[in-house]
Amino acid sequence: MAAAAAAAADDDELRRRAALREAFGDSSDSDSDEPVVGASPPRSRGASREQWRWESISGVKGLWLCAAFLSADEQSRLLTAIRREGWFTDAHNQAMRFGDLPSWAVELSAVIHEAICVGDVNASCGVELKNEDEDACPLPSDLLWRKPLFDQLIANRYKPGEGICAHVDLMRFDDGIAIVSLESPCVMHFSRAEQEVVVCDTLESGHAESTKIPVYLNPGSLVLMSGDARYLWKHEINRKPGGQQWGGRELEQQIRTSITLRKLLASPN
Ligand SMILES: O=C(O)CCC(=O)C(=O)O
Ligand SMILES: [Fe+2]
Repeated sequence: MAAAAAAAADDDELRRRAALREAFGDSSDSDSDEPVVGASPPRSRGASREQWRWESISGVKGLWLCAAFLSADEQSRLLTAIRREGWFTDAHNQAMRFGDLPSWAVELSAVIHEAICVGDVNASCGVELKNEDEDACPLPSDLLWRKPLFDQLIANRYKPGEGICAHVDLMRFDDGIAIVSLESPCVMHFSRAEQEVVVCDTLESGHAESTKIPVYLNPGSLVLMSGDARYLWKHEINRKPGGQQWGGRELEQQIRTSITLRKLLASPN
């Protein structure tokens, strides 16, 4: 019995390593036939690991960005693995998987876990964070160590002009959501979920433009949302003309692919 369990564990490990080689292998040769749009020059895997830096987004508690999460080569490999799934056609721009995720997504989850554990934390909110402070970690430890970390994925493929309207992710998903961005960069906006309407103390009452916090998602970046960021803030990507301003100019749009990873809550029955 113990030997069988050990053999199964070995099998799992072999499968994990094969997936690792396929999706994020050490080779600097990419087998992708298309370059990654807007990506920085390829770096070795080791180099990217040293450059994992987490930035907390000022004003949105629980929102973290790791801008250089995947190297250009890793992005290329990930896109190849996604394309091999054959999910996207002209008519289909979204795919969802529950439970057993494809091996590349299991490996992506493992790399996210590693990046959270070993990455440098760099608070941008001007507050000196102490390492023992839960707020100093991109994901609270109860979420970081749950098993599996993620068991649901959505792959989205957006054409220029396409985005996603403001929403809070469904409550059937647990706290702790990850978004990996590929290809075209974009700006994701965060706005408070409550108080849509503010009645002004003037003759004309009406809608007040609520604060929107823009976050630049370059290809290869990883966003983590937990706590307030997951439950109290909506996120959106407005790729309509004028919606993608960054650094005083409008971003040029290409196809954008994203992978969102979440954990389903246990069903009540
Ligand atoms: O495509 C993205 O970056 C976000 C996707 C998203 O928010 C969702 O699927 O709930
Ligand atoms: Fe979402």
